[in-house]
Amino acid sequence: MTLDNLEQQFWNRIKELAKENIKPAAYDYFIESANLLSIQDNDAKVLVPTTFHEPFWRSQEDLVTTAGFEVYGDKISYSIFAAEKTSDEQIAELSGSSISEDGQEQLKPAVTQKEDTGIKSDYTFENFVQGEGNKWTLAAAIAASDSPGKLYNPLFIYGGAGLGKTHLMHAIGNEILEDNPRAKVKYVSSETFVNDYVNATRKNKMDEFTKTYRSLDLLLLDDIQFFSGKEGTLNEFFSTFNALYDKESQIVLTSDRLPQELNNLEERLVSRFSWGLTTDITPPDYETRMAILLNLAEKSEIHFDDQTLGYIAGQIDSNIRELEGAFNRVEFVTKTSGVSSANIEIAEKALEGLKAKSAIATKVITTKDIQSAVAKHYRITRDEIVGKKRLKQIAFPRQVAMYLTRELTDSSLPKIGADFGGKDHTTVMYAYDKIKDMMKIDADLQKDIDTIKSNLK
Ligand SMILES: Nc1ncnc2c1ncn2[C@@H]1O[C@H](COP(=O)(O)OP(=O)(O)OP(=O)(O)O)[C@@H](O)[C@H]1O
Repeated sequence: MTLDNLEQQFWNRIKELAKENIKPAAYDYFIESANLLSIQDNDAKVLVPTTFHEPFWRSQEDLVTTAGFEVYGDKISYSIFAAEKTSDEQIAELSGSSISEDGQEQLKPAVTQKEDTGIKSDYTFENFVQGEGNKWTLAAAIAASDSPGKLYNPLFIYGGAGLGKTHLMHAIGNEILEDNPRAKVKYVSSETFVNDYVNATRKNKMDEFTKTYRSLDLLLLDDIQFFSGKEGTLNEFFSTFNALYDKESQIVLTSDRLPQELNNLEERLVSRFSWGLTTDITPPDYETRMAILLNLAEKSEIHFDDQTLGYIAGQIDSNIRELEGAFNRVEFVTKTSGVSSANIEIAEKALEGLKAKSAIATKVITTKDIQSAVAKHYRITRDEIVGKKRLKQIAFPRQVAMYLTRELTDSSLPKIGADFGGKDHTTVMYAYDKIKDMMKIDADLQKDIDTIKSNLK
């Protein structure tokens, strides 16, 4: 029974939602005992132990629908199977696997490999739109994936937020894995690298850490500006870098600035970065933005004419993530208006909040400002936001505030956790992902967040 990345996310989300909404005893009995076998044709196959568990699961449509929209952006139905009445062959079939003659389960191909690597299979060179601002970096990325470790090592990509650095890293990983599925590939954010290192030292597992990182054929390390000032991690990274470089493993690094501008990064490391190629991505021109929007429109159920796409492209000019967000927002508002074609009026309405957003981009906003603004909006106190109460009317605004802090400040996840009364960084990451995903399908939440942002002016 092997789930792919999205299936796993979907199932984790169901469990999280269930934990929030169902009493602990019922959760343990009904939810923990169930398994997701697979999702086929938008239908989730859920395996429960006995027929007694079935009625409970039948009443959980809301959980499944919410998780479906959050993770897949689509309606996911579900079918329930009681293990006591389902044969091993049926279970294998429902898992998308088959049982071979020797009785071994044959797993779905490929997916597990990518899971360990951290590589997202939907970020490829094929769906990366080439434009003036990224063409050299795209060329370098393709060359690095074609001759890993040989041509541009390390490849150092820098540029502003949301311009496709991470996308290109995954594309390199996908390409290398396609050529050699056994290649040892790892994509990590620098935050994860730091956390892995800290955990390894804490739990006396440095051997494992070293073995994992130094045996790689391809290391993709994202957002290394996060390393600044972290001495222990930097030393370890220095050794990892040297070990990989010496055995001609490809190293790809990204940052929001040039290596020389990375404060507190030792000279010996910065000079190593320049052994390979340093290349930048600059904001997309109008044609590139239109091409990206046209690709998105092609996949949408909603019809977008060129004028509407042109309008969206005119609103967002410096961040492709925001451009995609604007598109999703217009698509969502069109759908909820009950029409099948987007138009400029709808787009204007959907993107109203963006003006407020760009106005605050120039002002320095502190975590405290955000906590106060969110508290005011939801009519609770700032102390409650940074406190420990788990009541929904407090926990949800807290998650909104964590999301905004990650969006609007430079604070790292652990720092945000600390500023929210000593929460773990995983709690912050969870809150951020949750709110980000909810915003794609919840117009009211989008509105609330836009209002809070404009109050931060
Ligand atoms: N040229 C492009 N063609 C298609 N999609 C793109 C392109 N550039 C960026 N994107 C999309 O924009 C979104 C943001 O890109 P990505 O996460 O790679 O940015 P980033 O530069 O790593 O940002 P950050 O520094 O904030 O992490 C992704 O969904 C990515 O697929």
